[in-house]
Amino acid sequence: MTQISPAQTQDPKTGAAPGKSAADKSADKSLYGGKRSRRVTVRDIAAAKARSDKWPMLTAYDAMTASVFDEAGIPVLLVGDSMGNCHLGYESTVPVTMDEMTLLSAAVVRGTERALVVADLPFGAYQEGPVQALRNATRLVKEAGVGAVKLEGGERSAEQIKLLVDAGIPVMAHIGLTPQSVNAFGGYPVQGRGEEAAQQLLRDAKAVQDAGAFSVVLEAVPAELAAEVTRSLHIPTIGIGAGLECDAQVLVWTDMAGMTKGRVPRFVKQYAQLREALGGAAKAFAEDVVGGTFPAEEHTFH
Ligand SMILES: Nc1nc(=O)c2c([nH]1)NC[C@@H]1CN(c3ccc(C(=O)N[C@@H](CCC(=O)O)C(=O)O)cc3)CN21
Ligand SMILES: CC(C)C(=O)C(=O)O
Ligand SMILES: [Mg+2]
Repeated sequence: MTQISPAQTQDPKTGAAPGKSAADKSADKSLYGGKRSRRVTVRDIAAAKARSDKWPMLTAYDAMTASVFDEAGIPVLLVGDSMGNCHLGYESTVPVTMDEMTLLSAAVVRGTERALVVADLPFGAYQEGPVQALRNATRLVKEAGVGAVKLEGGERSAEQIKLLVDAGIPVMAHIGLTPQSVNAFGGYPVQGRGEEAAQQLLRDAKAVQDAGAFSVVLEAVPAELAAEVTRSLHIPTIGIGAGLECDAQVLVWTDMAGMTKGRVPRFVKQYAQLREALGGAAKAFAEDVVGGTFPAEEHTFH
């Protein structure tokens, strides 16, 4: 894979990110927009929180798309179990298997040079307990080559997180709306509303930090509560539907790029309309074939 130099997005003389003064040498260390010749590590993530730097994360499910985001400088890519509904045609994330996660995670690692690749542990791969969690996380590290794993749950998953971290596997936690519990939630409702639910979310956040998680996803929680969690933790919070004050933001790539079929959650901003663009390309090709204008002379061998 060709390494695209980040120089295009930087001042060529100083190497500083655009909009920042040449004196701001910390730009070199930024997770996004800085110089980077090696893969992002969990130490870089910790340093970003210390500098109050904000950073972006996207999902990826294949090598081709992952290489686009890697070249765009996205520092952390999540092989989300959202592959279930976004990539594999399931109704939800619940049916996703370890075999599917391992295959697609390996592809994302192969497609990237600089991003930290994090893989979700799918539903059923860690609920039995810490030993099962370690067996499956180890598989993702050894067979797919990911740098970290993510699992859902706060206090309820703390023992799993501890064992993985003790074994040397960095863990990203995920609290608030945990989509693998869709059947228990009866949908995807906002979490942490009301005093009792807010206190539980704060306990969950502390529990995953104490267990050794290097970061925590906050999904679908009120912005004020997410801000309080962000202030009270020394590990970065990664928001999705959790307001502006999280340390990082994540979106499902197909939502962000306008590729998802049907409606997307309210917290999504669409930065492109890829579904329309790709469908248009397919239709234009079909029209040319049916109308006899493709292949033209320049596409033809003699
Ligand atoms: N394409 C996609 N995007 C995601 O963000 C995503 C997935 N898939 N699959 C796994 C989970 C499921 N997620 C979801 C799915 C739906 C809503 C949703 O529709 N929420 C309602 C709010 C409901 C309420 O207020 O109670 C919304 O209007 O956004 C939220 C998160 C987030 N994750
Ligand atoms: C939405 C993110 C956090 C996720 O868990 C996924 O894509 O599976
Ligand atoms: Mg997930």
